[in-house]
Amino acid sequence: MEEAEKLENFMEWATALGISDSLSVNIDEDERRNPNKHQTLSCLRQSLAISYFPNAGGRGLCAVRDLQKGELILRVPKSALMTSQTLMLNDHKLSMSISKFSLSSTQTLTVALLNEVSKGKRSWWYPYLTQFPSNYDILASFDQFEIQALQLEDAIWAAERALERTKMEWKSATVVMEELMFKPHYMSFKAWIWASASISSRTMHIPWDSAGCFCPVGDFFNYAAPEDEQVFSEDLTAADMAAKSLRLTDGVFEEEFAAYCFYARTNYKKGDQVLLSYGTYTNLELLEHYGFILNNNPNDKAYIPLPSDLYSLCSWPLDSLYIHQNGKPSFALLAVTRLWATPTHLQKSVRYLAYSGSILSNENEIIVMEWLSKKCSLVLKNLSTSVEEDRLLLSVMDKDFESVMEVKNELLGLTGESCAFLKVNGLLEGEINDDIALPRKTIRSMDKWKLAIWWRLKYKMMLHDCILYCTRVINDLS
Ligand SMILES: C[S@@+](CC[C@H](N)C(=O)[O-])C[C@H]1O[C@@H](n2cnc3c(N)ncnc32)[C@H](O)[C@@H]1O
Repeated sequence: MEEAEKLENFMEWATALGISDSLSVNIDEDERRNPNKHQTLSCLRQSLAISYFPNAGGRGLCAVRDLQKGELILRVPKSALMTSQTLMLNDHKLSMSISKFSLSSTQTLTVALLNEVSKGKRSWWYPYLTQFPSNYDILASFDQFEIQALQLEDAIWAAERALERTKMEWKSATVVMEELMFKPHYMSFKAWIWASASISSRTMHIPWDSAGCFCPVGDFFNYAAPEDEQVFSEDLTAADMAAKSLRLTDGVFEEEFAAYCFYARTNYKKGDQVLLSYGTYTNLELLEHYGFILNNNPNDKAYIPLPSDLYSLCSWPLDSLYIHQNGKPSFALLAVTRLWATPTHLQKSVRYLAYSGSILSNENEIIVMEWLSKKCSLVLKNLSTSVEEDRLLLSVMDKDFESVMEVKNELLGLTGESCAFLKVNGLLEGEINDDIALPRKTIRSMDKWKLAIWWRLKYKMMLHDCILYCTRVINDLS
């Protein structure tokens, strides 16, 4: 079946379930009761339409008219949400097997999803399942080469931990999958990564299951980072504030409507992509849970190694010591470094000033800026590629390679890392025919390598901007 046909079937299925972007409850009710009368009505087109945004998430939803901030734009009835509970309800064998073992809620949903997918066209959810991506780029799907390409110790550690955790969850769930007599394909670690990545990147929060729910059509919204909004006013009562904060949440399950409801997070013009805030994430967290990063992420952070005696002066959580996306040191990092740079016998007398965020003296500020700047330079110097090399690699990989030969011509001799990529992907072996198209596996690996380079480049740029910031402050104070 062609992709367009699968999408059409899915939209018909979603319409029949009462998923709707129409503000009028009456039309929905009428349509549900007399489906033949409104055969041409689709669940979308009153507020939203499916569209493609090549540089902002691929498939997503666009506004078909001007939308006002706070407006209800999509409702997905509870009966259309795919959860562990709904998957087990019509599958006695699944629910019996799950009940015999103690799996976490996420493992349960992972097994239930794989079990459902294995039914193919026999599954009631089939039209929806055809809309899931066939692969993901979350950190747990990175192989050793792709993990090492992240270069920074913290990021490598996060990727290895994600892979290890996913492996452990898979291993401890195999007994249930054996009991369910899964075919080897659905029992494999690859299938498990696919299902857990689907859960990590596509489920929405529900109060009754910590694994969340799959929300058809609602999961077509791409991500925008949340901005700090002052939504509360002193004149509002607590009840007003609760109601307002609920309504201003982009997507929330509302008991009152027995539906997942989505609200416009801002004003949109007709044709704009309508975005959802899945939460506040750094780029590394986005990569870990969703398999993408943002070029301009206001919530991104760069951590640098700090001396242990500096950590011991910090009265805030240690993860508050970072460099902002724009290169500015965080409030806590500045405050603690100012105190740390003060002679020990004077620290007590200036602690109050330092913790309130004040400059202690011009001399102290210059010492702090010089130290921070040197620290950033040292981190950059010790990484195996420079900003320029990363930029060059990304620009080379932006090309559409048609054959193995083309990739070899571009990457061989470019950097040590690019040669290693060719080697680990078996492109340097004698038997490989240079004229063949790039194997799918290599394309997938290149996509993840690209993400890793992009991530580390963004990290390096934050340190680079921090050096510029420090230099500016030093010049101003000298
Ligand atoms: C809930 S889905 C959104 C819909 C998805 N594009 C689709 O076609 O099904 C989340 C996934 O969309 C992609 N995505 C969402 N927002 C993005 C963004 N701003 N930039 C790049 N990719 C994004 C990521 O692959 C993410 O894991």
